[in-house]
Amino acid sequence: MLDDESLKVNRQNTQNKILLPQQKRPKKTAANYFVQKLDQKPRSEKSILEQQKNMQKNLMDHGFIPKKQKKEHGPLDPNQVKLVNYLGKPLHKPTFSTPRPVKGEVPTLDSSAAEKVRTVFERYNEFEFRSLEALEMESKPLLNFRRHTFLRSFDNINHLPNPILPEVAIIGRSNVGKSSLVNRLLNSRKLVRVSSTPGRTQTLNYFSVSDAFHIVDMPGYGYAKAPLNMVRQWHKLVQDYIFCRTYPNVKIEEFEYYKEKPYGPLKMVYWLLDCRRDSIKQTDRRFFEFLLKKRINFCVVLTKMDKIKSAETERIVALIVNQLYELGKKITKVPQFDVLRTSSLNDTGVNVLKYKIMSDVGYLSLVMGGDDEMQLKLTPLYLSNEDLQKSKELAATYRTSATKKGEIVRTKLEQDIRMGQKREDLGLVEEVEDESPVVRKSYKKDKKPIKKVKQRIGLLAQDNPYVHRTHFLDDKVNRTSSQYKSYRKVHMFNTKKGRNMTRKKRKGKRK
Ligand SMILES: Nc1nc2c(ncn2[C@@H]2O[C@H](COP(=O)(O)OP(=O)(O)OP(=O)(O)O)[C@@H](O)[C@H]2O)c(=O)[nH]1
Ligand SMILES: [Mg+2]
Repeated sequence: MLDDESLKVNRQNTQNKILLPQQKRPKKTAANYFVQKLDQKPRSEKSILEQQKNMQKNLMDHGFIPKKQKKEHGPLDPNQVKLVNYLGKPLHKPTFSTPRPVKGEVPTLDSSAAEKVRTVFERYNEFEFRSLEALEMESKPLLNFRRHTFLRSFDNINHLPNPILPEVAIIGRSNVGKSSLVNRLLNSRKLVRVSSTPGRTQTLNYFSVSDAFHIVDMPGYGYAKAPLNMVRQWHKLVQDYIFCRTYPNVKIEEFEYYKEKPYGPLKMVYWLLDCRRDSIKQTDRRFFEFLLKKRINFCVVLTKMDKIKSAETERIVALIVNQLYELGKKITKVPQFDVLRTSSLNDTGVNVLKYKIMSDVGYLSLVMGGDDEMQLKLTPLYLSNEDLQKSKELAATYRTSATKKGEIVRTKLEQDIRMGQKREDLGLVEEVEDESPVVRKSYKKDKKPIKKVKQRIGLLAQDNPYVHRTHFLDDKVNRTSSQYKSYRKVHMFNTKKGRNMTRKKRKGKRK
């Protein structure tokens, strides 16, 4: 039994125990939490990785995450390597070891390109020189343009395919006939969409031809029936594409100090011009300057030649060449470019363009030569150096002779070259005695209604969200009558006259 006293002592002890200075629990603050974490042993990286893997496995097994397939960028085909070696210089450091992710298939080759050329060229050795007409009649060019596939369309430069094969691009104002020309080149009618509304093509469309090279159809610049932002995006896309594919690894800002020749996969830009235009538009001028300043290989292709009378062709071509030459002189001393004429309705000039493409891409060397007669010289690539040099000299003579030709014409029509002044204003149409006037009847018809409402259209275009001009189009622009009709609807609601007109129309209908 315990005494009362002893009980008291016990109680006191227990009370003392309680009163003893205890180890206080740390308060729940953020600082304390981290101090605790620091005291703990750090988890090893392995265990963390294992845990993550297990988590992913579980998720994949239960179908929360789609199972990934490993992408393998295997080594190149031996044929592809051969081609790259064969083409040599122009392909600059194709990135084989660490390729960019390729969307779309990389074409494979059936046989090496060199052998192909050799076997086919046995037929061509007999005639070295041939006129343009003879080439027109030639039914079988070296490469089979019918053997083509649509690779992909791109709206971003970063996703473009690896520079394994050489490329060729087709560019021009919208509605100039780029897509129809690609269709004719590839011998198909409905491969590429064609329409009369400008701004149909909106992406870079890659086609591989004969597994030997790519043709790229591009959106046009200038007027287009699309929102302004989109048109600007296309414009940037086109310019960036052309620059980065001729000089990969060179920044635009540093280009001034860069003196070497183009080395990228883009071998040639075919710049299309509508041959019916007797003066070159400002957008065309800017693009021309861009091509010259960046030292890009380009070739002028006049389209829709079927719309001109055959008697007028020579004069109109000379006119355009003259204007371009004068423009180019301001930027480089001797501007050099070849001029081809095509029509995708008649197929005139399409065959010659095929040969030009083949030569630009590197399958044969082709020279436009001769003083008066335009001739083409076909030379296979394995010719001796002497012959190649001869052909180069020929090319030089052609270029100078072409400019001389232009100068002869210029003496007749001196004032014509001045930019910004129209032929009619200068009275140049009367000066030409022998030939019929340049401005044809059909062209006049298109112009008539525009002259009356030119200014109104300019104002209306600013308000209409669906009709825009690119930032280049600050100058006055002639529009066709069909374009005018679309503006007219807006015009009806914006003016008193217009409203009255619509009322009268409605009344008439009611009666
Ligand atoms: N008469 C004639 N008309 C042509 C020729 N080439 C194209 N066209 C017409 O011109 C219009 C425009 O052709 P597209 O090939 O769509 O022009 P585009 O340059 O691709 O135009 P965008 O894709 O909008 O930039 C179509 O109505 C064609 O029928 C040609 O050689 N002769
Ligand atoms: Mg197009």
